[in-house]
Amino acid sequence: MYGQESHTPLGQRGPAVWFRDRAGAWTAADRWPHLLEGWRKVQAYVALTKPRILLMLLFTALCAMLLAAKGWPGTRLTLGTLAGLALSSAGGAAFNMWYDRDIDAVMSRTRHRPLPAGQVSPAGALALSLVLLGASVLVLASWVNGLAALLSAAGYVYYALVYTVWLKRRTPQNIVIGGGAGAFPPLVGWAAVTGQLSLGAVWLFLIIFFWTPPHFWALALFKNADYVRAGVPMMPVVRGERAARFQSLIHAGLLLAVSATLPLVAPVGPLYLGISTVAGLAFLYSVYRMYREPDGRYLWARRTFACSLGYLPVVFLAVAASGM
Ligand code: HEM
Ligand SMILES: CC(C)=CCC/C(C)=C/CC/C(C)=C/COP(=O)(O)OP(=O)(O)O
Repeated sequence: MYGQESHTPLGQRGPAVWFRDRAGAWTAADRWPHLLEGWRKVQAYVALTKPRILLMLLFTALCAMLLAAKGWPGTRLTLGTLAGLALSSAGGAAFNMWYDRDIDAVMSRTRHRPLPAGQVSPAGALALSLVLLGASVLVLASWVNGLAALLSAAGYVYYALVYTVWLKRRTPQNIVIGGGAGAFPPLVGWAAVTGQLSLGAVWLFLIIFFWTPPHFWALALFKNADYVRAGVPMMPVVRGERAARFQSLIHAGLLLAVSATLPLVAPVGPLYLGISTVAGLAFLYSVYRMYREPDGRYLWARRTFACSLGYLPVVFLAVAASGM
């Protein structure tokens, strides 16, 4: 190479090294094009796993473990369970992205995902999904226990096959029934600690189960055009906004009832009851305002979606605190 090297500005294609050629003109040469390409691929594969949702799923499992163990369940068990569950949830998300690549390409919210954007091949996404599922079963069966491995694989199957393949494009009840998939993590966490399931675990499952419809329909209301374009029969598309708003209210009411009765089936105390009641009433209020909002207005729908993202960690934190 000729000439002296200068600092490395970030160009269109990433870090470059600038040289003066023999004639004295500045020219750029990419230093790490392959490294950069590789890094972009890794980022695309990570995006296939829906990482932010994954974190919330893991958080609910961890809180269930803390309650089931009535304290810290042990570092080895905790890491093994969260690693195994992360693998199956990530695998489920990659399967969903693989199967839904056609509709993701026509929805504004999802058209930049790795498959529609052409960053990952369909075969690559499916392969990743299956490898992750296999790795999850191996990790949980060898490191935790058979029931946790079975439940985590069942969560994958529920999300991939029952929700994504079977229900999502067929019925406006897709979220109500399919929402069960995202409620599996507390079951996995509970089974990891105790080796069995109990009513307490079922109640934690039900909290996420009843939380899911208002969480999703709030978003579907203000993203309705996307689902119409993609031909996905979400509640606001098929039954109309009124039905989606009303059904959300019903589910938020059931959510409050289930969360308020957790102390009857699990060792949670007054701190939990106080926090979950305040959070539940706040969420119910938001869903009620969304219900009262006229069609075509989405201020409270947006607020309810945001509120749903705050509600779940707060309530599960209260669950975890009861176990400590
Ligand atoms: C059938 C069940 C569910 C459906 C249909 C659903 C749907 C959605 C959708 C469409 C989004 C917007 C994502 C985006 O902007 O691209 C979202 C965001 C989110 N969901 Fe759900 N969800 C479900 C269940 C869950 C569950 C069980 C959890 C966790 C326990 C969860 C956690 C989250 C989080 C943390 C976000 C915000 C993350 C982000 O902005 O990427 N969801 N959900
Ligand atoms: C225990 C275990 C393995 C659970 C895995 C379950 C899992 C990843 C649940 C998440 C549910 C979810 C975010 C659905 C998104 O709906 P969508 O896929 O219709 O949303 P999209 O339009 O954003 O793709």
